[in-house]
Amino acid sequence: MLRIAVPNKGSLSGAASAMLHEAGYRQRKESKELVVLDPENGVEFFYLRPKDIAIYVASGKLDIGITGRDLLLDSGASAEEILPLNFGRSTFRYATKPGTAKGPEDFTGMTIATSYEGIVAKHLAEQGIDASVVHLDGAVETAIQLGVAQIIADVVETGTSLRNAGLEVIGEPILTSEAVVIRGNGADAENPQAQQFLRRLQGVLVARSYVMMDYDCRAEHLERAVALTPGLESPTISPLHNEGWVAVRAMVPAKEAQRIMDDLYELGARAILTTSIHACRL
Ligand SMILES: Nc1ncnc2c1ncn2[C@@H]1O[C@H](COP(=O)(O)OP(=O)(O)OP(=O)(O)O)[C@@H](O)[C@H]1O
Ligand SMILES: O=P(O)(O)OC[C@H]1O[C@H](OP(=O)(O)OP(=O)(O)O)[C@H](O)[C@@H]1O
Ligand SMILES: [Mg+2]
Repeated sequence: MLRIAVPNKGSLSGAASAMLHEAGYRQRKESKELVVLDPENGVEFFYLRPKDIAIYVASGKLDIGITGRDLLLDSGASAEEILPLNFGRSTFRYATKPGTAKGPEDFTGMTIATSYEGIVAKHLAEQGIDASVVHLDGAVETAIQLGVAQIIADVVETGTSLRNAGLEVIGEPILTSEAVVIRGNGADAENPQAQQFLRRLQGVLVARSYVMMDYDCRAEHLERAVALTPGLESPTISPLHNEGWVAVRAMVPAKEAQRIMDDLYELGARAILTTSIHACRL
């Protein structure tokens, strides 16, 4: 039985469960459930605080976890990222009141409030900056207004929280984060159950970001058409009853589908269709 940690609350929780559901796994029906067994798929899900997930996975008690890259790095746990999941994107940044500091080089002697002490302490040490770090559980923006710190280091998604607090980001982003699948450093990378789980999630990622495109084109335009739709391996080409015409089928990135359809039409292709992909194994 594969044992998997899933965020039980917060920004990553809903999207992680939705992705697992899309991959065909049973998920909890209400937020108070802490463990869900999915015997048909040979998997047991443990719903845990996102900050704790790397620690459980590093201990080897759980095989795999879904958490944020920033949370993994902050924990310092011996676990590694094995698959980025393309949701829960954020940056981790310093911010302050305008005029306080231009960047980390000005932080010497100041106090930095954060919920991510591990990341901040490491970053300051790397830059050789002698500043104090105070740990707060949340709402760190208010620490500046109340004089507990001069600088904060926090997750920035839209930037609304900073704007509302009258703060501005300073320096380069410390890191960029998204939800990731993690595995303990000591875990067996060849574990077939874990590999099947990863293939399912990769299938969801592909199904979300690609569409299937079909079109007809004249044989003499085929090479130029195929250059627009190279597919993942290579497109399927079938003869049409009408001599001199072929049908082409290829996967294309969903974001580029409309532009590709315009370009194919210009080239003389017709009956250009896209259909969504529900599931996939590459
Ligand atoms: N707007 C956001 N606020 C906080 N975390 C975010 C946001 N967008 C993405 N994330 C990511 O979610 C993870 C943090 O989730 P976590 O559940 O610990 O905090 P949270 O969403 O702020 O929830 P809460 O503070 O209510 O417990 C990190 O990986 C972070 O990068
Ligand atoms: O850039 P934004 O889109 O505004 O998102 C980032 C903010 O959201 C989170 O706070 P949350 O609402 O989780 O409250 P918390 O500080 O209590 O964790 C995070 O700590 C930032 O404050
Ligand atoms: Mg929060």
